Amino acid sequence: MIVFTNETDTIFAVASGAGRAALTVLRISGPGSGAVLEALCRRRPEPRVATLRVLRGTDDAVLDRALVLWFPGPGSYTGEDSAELHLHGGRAVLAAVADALVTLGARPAEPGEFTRRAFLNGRMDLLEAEAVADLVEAETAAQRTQALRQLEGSLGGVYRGWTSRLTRLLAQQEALIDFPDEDLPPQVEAGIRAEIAALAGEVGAHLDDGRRGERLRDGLVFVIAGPPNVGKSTLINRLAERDVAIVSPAPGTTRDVLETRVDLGGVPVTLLDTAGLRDSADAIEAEGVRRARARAQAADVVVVVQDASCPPTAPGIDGAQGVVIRVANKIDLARPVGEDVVGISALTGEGLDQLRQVLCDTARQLTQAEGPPPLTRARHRKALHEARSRLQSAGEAELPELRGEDLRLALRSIGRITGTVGVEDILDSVFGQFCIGK
Ligand SMILES: Nc1nc2c(ncn2[C@@H]2O[C@H](COP(=O)(O)OP(=O)(O)OP(=O)(O)O)[C@@H](O)[C@H]2O)c(=O)[nH]1
Ligand SMILES: [K+]
Ligand SMILES: [Mg+2]
Repeated sequence: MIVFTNETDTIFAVASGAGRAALTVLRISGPGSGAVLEALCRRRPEPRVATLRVLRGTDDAVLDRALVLWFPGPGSYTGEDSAELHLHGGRAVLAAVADALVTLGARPAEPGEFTRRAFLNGRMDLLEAEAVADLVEAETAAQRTQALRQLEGSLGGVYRGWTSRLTRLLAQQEALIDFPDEDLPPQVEAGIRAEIAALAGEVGAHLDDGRRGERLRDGLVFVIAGPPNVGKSTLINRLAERDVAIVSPAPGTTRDVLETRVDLGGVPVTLLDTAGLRDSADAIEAEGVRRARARAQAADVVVVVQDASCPPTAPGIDGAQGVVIRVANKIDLARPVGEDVVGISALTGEGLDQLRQVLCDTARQLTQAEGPPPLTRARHRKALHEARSRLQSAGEAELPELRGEDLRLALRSIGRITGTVGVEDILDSVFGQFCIGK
């Protein structure tokens, strides 16, 4: 019994966690939402008032007693008529209600389809839509803070500012082209060039952020590296507060790279334990050492561990891209030497608080959750690089027409970030990463 057919489907999905639970929130959105609600509850509740209703199938059988919310568009999350059913969280209830919805003409939503409709209906820009996904994915306080700031429009505000300045510039540039022989004061041309240079500088500074926004969103990688038997595995077990790695007095115990997730100062960090760095005739150990070196070189932070009771050896991690933190372990056997070394005993726990503090401070410095809003995705970075190079070429252009074209393309690149222009081709990839029901 289809109660409605229209060009835009009415969709539904579980918006809360699936599986047995006290409650399951089922979300509905689309032009048929009102009709579906009337078919299920016999009467549409007052808008935005949580109302207890008996839900009935098309055969009049009772499906559930649920709290129902009706959100008439456009003042809803998706910008279209939508509803929420707060059901008893059992599989049988959910299956019965889902069957009823399909019979009534609704269909299961695609991943991210609710937020995609919110974007297409102008309820949020593409950055805010991405922030919704980041908020759902956030594992730590700093990630949540960054996602909320982006959801509140802080990052979008930066790009909207540039967009309006570029739009003004383009208008001035067009005037130069349309009225060439007007004796426009020479400072108009100079003013345009100065503003182009200022915008290029601001975009460059925004790009030159050490990838702090992306790093916070993706999480940092800290690698524990150093010669065999210095206590690397004992240290990761201490920091992870669980037995991640095997500890033994035999050098060459750890072969594979072992990973664990820790929260350092609100920043999600993947902490790696690695094989002791040495030349080895044992092919398996040698492969472990190769992997250790490769991960250490690519890491955001390398914790180089030495044994305070032995003369330090060169760890052989040349070309490490990240921050290096030097640790002298086993200070229960000998006092550490050297200024910039953190002395600890992973066995007794001495010095561990100080090391944790150093690690947290480093993680926060690399992600700087405060400060101006950072870009947070590779697609932002790509579009900004395009915009900056267009601005630079506009600044060098002699012909007003060429300068105008470069400014137009710079405007387009920035518009792609907030989603105001030319984003049809990326919507699937942006919203495909969302979970169902979002
Ligand atoms: N006295 C003392 N012994 C320690 C300390 N930390 C680790 N050890 C001991 O040193 C030995 C090696 O510890 P591991 O954690 O396996 O060292 P590792 O660097 O992971 O060794 P490989 O995986 O073989 O490279 C074990 O017997 C540990 O108990 C420490 O702070 N003080
Ligand atoms: K060992
Ligand atoms: Mg080990």
